Amino acid sequence: MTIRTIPMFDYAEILGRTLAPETLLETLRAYGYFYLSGLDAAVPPRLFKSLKENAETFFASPMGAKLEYYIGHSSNHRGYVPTSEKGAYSDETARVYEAFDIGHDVAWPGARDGRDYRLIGPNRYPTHVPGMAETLEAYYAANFRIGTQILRLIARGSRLAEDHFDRYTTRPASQLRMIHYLPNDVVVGADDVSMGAHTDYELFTIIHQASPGLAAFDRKTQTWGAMPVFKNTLLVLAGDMLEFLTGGVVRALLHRVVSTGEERYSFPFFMNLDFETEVSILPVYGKSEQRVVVGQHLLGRLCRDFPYLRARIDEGRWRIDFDLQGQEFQIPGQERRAQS
Ligand SMILES: O=C(O)CCC(=O)C(=O)O
Ligand SMILES: [Fe+2]
Repeated sequence: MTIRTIPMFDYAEILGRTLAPETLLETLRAYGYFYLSGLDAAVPPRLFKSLKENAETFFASPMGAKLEYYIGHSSNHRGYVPTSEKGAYSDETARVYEAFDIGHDVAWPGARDGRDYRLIGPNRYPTHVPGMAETLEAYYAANFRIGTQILRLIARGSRLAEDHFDRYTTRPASQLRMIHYLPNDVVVGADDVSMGAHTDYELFTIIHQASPGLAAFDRKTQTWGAMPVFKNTLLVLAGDMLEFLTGGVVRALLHRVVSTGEERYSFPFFMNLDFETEVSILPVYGKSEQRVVVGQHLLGRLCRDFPYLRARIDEGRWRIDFDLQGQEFQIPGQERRAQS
C-alpha cells in the first residue's frame, strides 16, 4: 500500500496572508494540484447544493429543451454540449458526458486589435430551470474571486507585484462547465475513461466534484491516482498557461475521468487571463522570445474538443487570422508530451 499525502490549504490562510506564496508554488510544482477547504464564506454550502440541483434539473429535461441551447447555435461558444460533440481523444472508450458551458458574461464588445475570437459575449440560460442563471453567475463570480486570490499569491511567489495579473483579468477567458456523466451499462476496465487524458488550457482549474471519478497522472511514479472527493472543498489543478508562464517549473497536471457506469456531476472553473493577453515566461523563471496569446491557445485547443467549432472554422464561417495548428508551445529544455 502506498500512503499519499494530500496537499490541502484552508482558504482562510490565503485570505489572511499566512500561506507563504513559496509554499503554494512549491506545492503546485511537487503535486500539480492542491485542495482548498474552509470555503464556507467564499462558496456557501447552499451554493454548492443549488449548483448540483440546477445541474440535475437541467440535464434531466427533455433533449429537445436542452438542444434549444445547443452550443453549436451560439455565436460565442456558450450553452449545451451533447454527448455527440466528441473531441479527438483516442483513449475515450465511452464518451458518456454532456455539459453546459458559460463564460464571463459581457455585452459583445466587437473585435479588438483585429483579434476577433467570437468566444466573448453574453451567457445564455435555459428559462425552464428556475434560478439557474442566478446560481451559475454567483458560482462563477465566487470562483473568479478565489482564482484571483490564488493568482495574486502566484504573482507574489514569482517576485511580481501582487496585483500584476489584475489588469489582465478584466474580461477573462475563464469558462465554467457543468458536466453530467450519464449512468451507463458500458462494461469497463480500470483504464477505460469517459474523458480522455488531457491538461487544461488555462492557468489553473478550480473543480468541485460531486463524486469520485477524476484521476491524475503522477509523473514521478508514472501511475494514475484517483483524486478523492471531500465535501465542500475545491480542487485546484495547474494548467497549460501556468506551465508556460513558469517556464515549466510548474507542470500542467495530466488528468482524465475514469468510467464507472455511475452517474456523476462535476463543475470545473478554468481560471484564465483576458483573450488578447500576450504572455511570455515570467522573468524570475528565465528568458525566451516565445509568446502565446491566451485566446489563440484556447481556441486552438477548443477546436480539438468541439467538432462544431472545427466545422465553423473549416467552412470559413469563423474567420481567424492566426495559425490554429501553431498553438503548441514549447517549454525550454522540455519535450512537449504528445497530446492524445
Ligand atoms: O469531471 C471532472 O472532474 C474533470 C473534468 C475535466 O477535466 C475538464 O472538464 O477539463
Ligand atoms: Fe480537465
